[in-house]
Amino acid sequence: MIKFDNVQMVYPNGYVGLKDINLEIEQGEFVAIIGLSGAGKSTLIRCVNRMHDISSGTLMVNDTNVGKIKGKEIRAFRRQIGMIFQSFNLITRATVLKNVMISSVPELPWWRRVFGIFPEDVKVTALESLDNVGILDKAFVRVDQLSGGQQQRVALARTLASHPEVILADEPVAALDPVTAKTVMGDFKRINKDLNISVLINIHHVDLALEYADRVIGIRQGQIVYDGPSKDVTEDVLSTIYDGDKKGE
Ligand SMILES: Nc1ncnc2c1ncn2[C@@H]1O[C@H](COP(=O)(O)OP(=O)(O)OP(=O)(O)O)[C@@H](O)[C@H]1O
Repeated sequence: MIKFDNVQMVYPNGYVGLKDINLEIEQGEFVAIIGLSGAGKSTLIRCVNRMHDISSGTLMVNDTNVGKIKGKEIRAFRRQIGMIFQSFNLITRATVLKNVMISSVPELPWWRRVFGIFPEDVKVTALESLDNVGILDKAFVRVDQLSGGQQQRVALARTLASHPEVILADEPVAALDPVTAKTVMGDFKRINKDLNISVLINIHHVDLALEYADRVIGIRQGQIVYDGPSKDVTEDVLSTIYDGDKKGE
């Protein structure tokens, strides 16, 4: 479970990124976070894996008090949490398989990673992860020869290989065409349901959020202004999330 208790996040320059966040996400939920550009969507998900430090309140991920962990504990904690970015963050000159294997075993000696010598079980896990997202046939292809959608699937497979309990995705389909975006959202959904991995996605496409996520969290100026089932997101809810700033002008 992910639990925010009165969380505030203030950037070093004094800008308040998150205010009074209270939130509980059960294991296995598929949650889309929507809101205007600059509302605080990235800030929220980046607090979950401690890419950002919270300033006050408590943030728990299962038994981990995220604000309290330090150094090595943070690195160990992050391994339970997959992170997917809009830009894929892959090594484009390496093969798909090598990309998945390298990041799934950060504790392996450096020379194994440099020379690409991986234990058999690591290879099997990587191949299974590629199979899970439907790109097993691309295992030996260099990443720079793949389409954007295929690269995002490699990023997803790389995350799966470390058996995360939670996947955070920051605008994972923003760089993809509408058809490919749906395919990738479908991958997230399948992984969420089949493997019971919690998925938190920041997304600008409201239609995709409503189609694929079970729950929607709407953020405006660092605060939650809607939290409920996707099916209950009405025009009124959307105007609270997206037009609220205009009303105050
Ligand atoms: N390092 C920083 N220092 C100060 N303010 C920041 C910093 N990073 C982000 N912000 C501010 O925090 C607010 C929330 O940013 P965040 O990136 O979370 O928004 P977002 O909803 O994800 O936007 P987008 O959809 O454009 O990615 C913005 O107003 C942004 O300018």
